[in-house]
Amino acid sequence: MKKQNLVVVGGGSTYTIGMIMSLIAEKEQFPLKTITFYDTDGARQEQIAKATEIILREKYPELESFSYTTDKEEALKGADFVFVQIRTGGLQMREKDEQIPLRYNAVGQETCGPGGMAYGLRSIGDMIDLVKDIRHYAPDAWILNYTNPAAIVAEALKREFPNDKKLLNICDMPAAIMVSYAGILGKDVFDLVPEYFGLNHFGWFTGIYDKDGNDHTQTIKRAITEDGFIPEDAEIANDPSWIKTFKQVERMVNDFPDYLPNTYLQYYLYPTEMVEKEDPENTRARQVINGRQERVHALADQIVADGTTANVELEVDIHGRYMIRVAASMAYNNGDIFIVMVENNGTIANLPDDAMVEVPAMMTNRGPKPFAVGHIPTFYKGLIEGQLAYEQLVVDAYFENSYEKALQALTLNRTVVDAPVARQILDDLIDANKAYWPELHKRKQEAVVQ
Ligand SMILES: NC(=O)c1ccc[n+]([C@@H]2O[C@H](COP(=O)([O-])OP(=O)(O)OC[C@H]3O[C@@H](n4cnc5c(N)ncnc54)[C@H](O)[C@@H]3O)[C@@H](O)[C@H]2O)c1
Ligand SMILES: O=P(O)(O)OC[C@H]1O[C@H](O[C@H]2[C@H](O)[C@@H](O)[C@@H](O)O[C@@H]2CO)[C@H](O)[C@@H](O)[C@@H]1O
Ligand SMILES: [Mn+2]
Repeated sequence: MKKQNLVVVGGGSTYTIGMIMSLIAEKEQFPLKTITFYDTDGARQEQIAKATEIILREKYPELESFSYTTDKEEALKGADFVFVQIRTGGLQMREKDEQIPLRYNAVGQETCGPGGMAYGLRSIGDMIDLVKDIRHYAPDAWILNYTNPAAIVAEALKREFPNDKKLLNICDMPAAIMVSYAGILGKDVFDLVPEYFGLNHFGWFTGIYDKDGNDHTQTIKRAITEDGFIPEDAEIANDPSWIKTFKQVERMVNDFPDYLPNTYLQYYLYPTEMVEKEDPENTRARQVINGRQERVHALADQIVADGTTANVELEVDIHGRYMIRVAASMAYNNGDIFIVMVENNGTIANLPDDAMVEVPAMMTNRGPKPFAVGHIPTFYKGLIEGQLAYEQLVVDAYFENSYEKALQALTLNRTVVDAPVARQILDDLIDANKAYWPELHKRKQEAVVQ
C-alpha cells in the first residue's frame, strides 16, 4: 500500500488531536508517510502541534516526518491528501452567529438558519482561496473538506471549481448517528450500510442494513420510540447538549415515522421550541469555548509539560475515523459505501441536477459513485427544495454581492420566514461581519413606469 502525504489545513483546530488519534488507530487502513499542519494562526497551531509531536513519536514511530507551518507552499507541495477544517472568524464569530438571531426569536445555530448563512458568507472566500492554492501546489491531491457550513461551502466550491473531480465535501453527522444505531444493534458502525437522502444537515435515513443484506430499519425505529436515542460516540456521549439533541430524534420519529431523521432537522421542525430553550449568554459556541476548546488545550499543555502521553487519556472518535475511512476508500479504490455530498445529477430523481445532495456513494479512486435514490415523497421534497433554494441564494448573495439575495435566503429559511424579521437579522449580521463578508449592495430602485 502506497503511504500517503497528508496535510491538515486548520492544524490548530479543536478536532486535530482527535484526528491524530484516529490516524493512529486507522494506520493499517490509511498508512502515512508524512503529516503536515498548516494554519494561519501560528500560535494556535503550535500549541496543538507540540503535543502532536509527542503523540506521534510515541504512537506512530514509523511516520517519516511530522511538521507544521504557516507557509502554504511549504505545507502543500507534495500532498496526496488535504483535509480542510478551518473556521473563518473563529468561535468568537460563531457566538455572534448564534446570539444575533435569538434577539429576534429566530434559531441561533452554527450551520442552520441565519447563523449558518453568516458563517457561510465568511467561509466561502477563504475556502476558494485555499482550493486555488492547493491546486497550485498540489494539483493531484484529494481535498476532503469538512469546513462548515458544508452545504453552502459545497455549493460555492461547485460553482467556482466545476471541473475539479478530486474535491469532496463531507460531514460526520450521519456517521455519528450510525454509531448509535450500531450500539442498538450490537454491531460495529463500519459493518452497517445506510440508505439516506437529503442535503447536508438536512436528511433522512430510509434504511439501515448490514453487509449481509439484513434490514435493521424497523428494529432501530422500534428501539428509538420505545427506549429513546442517545449519542454513543466517545466525543459526544457525555455532552448534555448532544444528549438533548439525540433525544429529539425519538420525537421526530414519532411525528414523522417514515424515516430516521438527521439530528439537525430539530431546528427546522421545532424552531419555536429551540429558541425558547436557548440562553443567549451560553449558546453552543460558549459551551464549546469553555468545554471542548478548553479541554483540548489543557490536554495539549499537559502532554507538552510531561513530555509524554502517559498521564492523559486519548480517545478515538467517529469524526476522524469517518474522514479517514472515506480517504482510504478513494486512495486504495476500496469501493466502501459512505454518505457524502455530490452533485445530484439524477441521484434523487425529483430534485434538480445541480443540487449538492448528501447520499450514500461507493467511494473509488475515481471519486464518489452515488447510488440512485429515486423519487422522494412530497413532504421531504418540499422541505428540501426550500432549504436548497436558501442555500443557493446565500451563494448567489456571495457571488453577486447582493443584499436582496441574502434577504430572500433568510425569508425563505424555515427558521425565519417573516420578511421584516429577516431584514433585521440580516442588518445586524452585516454589522457584525464587516471584517469578513463581501459587501452586499442593495439594488437601486428602478423608476416605476406609470
Ligand atoms: N462537516 C462536519 O461534519 C464537521 C465536523 C466537525 C467540525 N467541522 C468544522 O471543522 C472546522 C474546525 O472546527 P473547530 O471547532 O475545531 O474550529 P477552530 O477554530 O478550533 O479551528 C479552526 C482552525 O482553522 C484555522 N484557520 C482559520 N482560517 C484559516 C485559513 N483561512 N487557513 C488556514 N487555517 C485557518 C484557525 O486558526 C483554527 O486554528 C469548522 O469549520 C467546523 O465547523 C465540520
Ligand atoms: O456544537 P459542536 O461544535 O460540538 O458540534 C458541531 C458539529 O456537530 C457535528 O459534528 C459532531 C460529530 O457528529 C460527532 O461525531 C463528534 O465528533 O462531535 C462533533 C461535534 O462536536 C456536525 O456534523 C458538525 O458539522 C458540526 O460542526
Ligand atoms: Mn456536519
